[in-house]
Amino acid sequence: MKKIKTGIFGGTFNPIHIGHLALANYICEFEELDELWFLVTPQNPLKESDFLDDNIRLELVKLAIEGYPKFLASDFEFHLPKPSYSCDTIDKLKKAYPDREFILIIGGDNWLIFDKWRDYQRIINENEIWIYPRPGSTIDKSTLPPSVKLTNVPEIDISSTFIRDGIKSGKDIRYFMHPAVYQKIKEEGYFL
Ligand SMILES: Nc1ncnc2c1ncn2[C@@H]1O[C@H](COP(=O)(O)OP(=O)(O)OP(=O)(O)O)[C@@H](O)[C@H]1O
Ligand SMILES: O=C(O)c1ccc[n+]([C@@H]2O[C@H](COP(=O)([O-])O)[C@@H](O)[C@H]2O)c1
Repeated sequence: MKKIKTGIFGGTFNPIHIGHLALANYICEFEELDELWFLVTPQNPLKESDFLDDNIRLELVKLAIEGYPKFLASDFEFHLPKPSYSCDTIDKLKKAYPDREFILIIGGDNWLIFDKWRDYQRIINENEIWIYPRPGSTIDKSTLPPSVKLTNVPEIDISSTFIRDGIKSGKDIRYFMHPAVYQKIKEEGYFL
């Protein structure tokens, strides 16, 4: 039986913004995926931990993706040891969902430091990886291994850092987020 082609888009999502949503939407519609899962990462092994609570970040992702049938918000990594090593996550996902084929979706910024990821060579050998360009992170297509594909996602120069800084300094940056995410952030006073 044909496996369900499922993109794994792992991220800290502190918070999710329209850059994440637009690229995920593009990949689903133009790169042939059945589903894309936003896997909220409790602790990126290479990032300082000063994030909103895991469940709040997950809740914001759920608000942002509501109604689009190809997206799912996942807490799969909440139940794994921290920090969250993607090699372990993918192994466990494959065991838990044998009816699915998983494709790792990562940003150009992460691809450029991929050799810092645990077991990165094994991830490359055992999985398909799709990367997408990110402003400031130029990818040379000719250097990519056969399992790694560069997608044509349009570049949108927004980051969660920009969102956090904007909110903190009192800017009304509502159009950089899904309206429900912005409303929740304002109601709860996140990032102030
Ligand atoms: N505007 C964007 N365009 C393309 N990729 C993005 C964009 N923003 C984030 N990503 C990618 O999405 C993944 C998850 O992003 P992450 O949660 O780290 O957001 P971020 O905006 O990079 O956050 P921060 O500014 O806090 O580092 C990463 O692989 C990152 O490269
Ligand atoms: O496995 C690793 O060594 C590793 C190192 C850095 C980042 N990652 C993963 O990369 C994804 C993107 O992280 P982030 O913080 O850039 O959104 C997220 O799922 C992280 O757990 C994984």
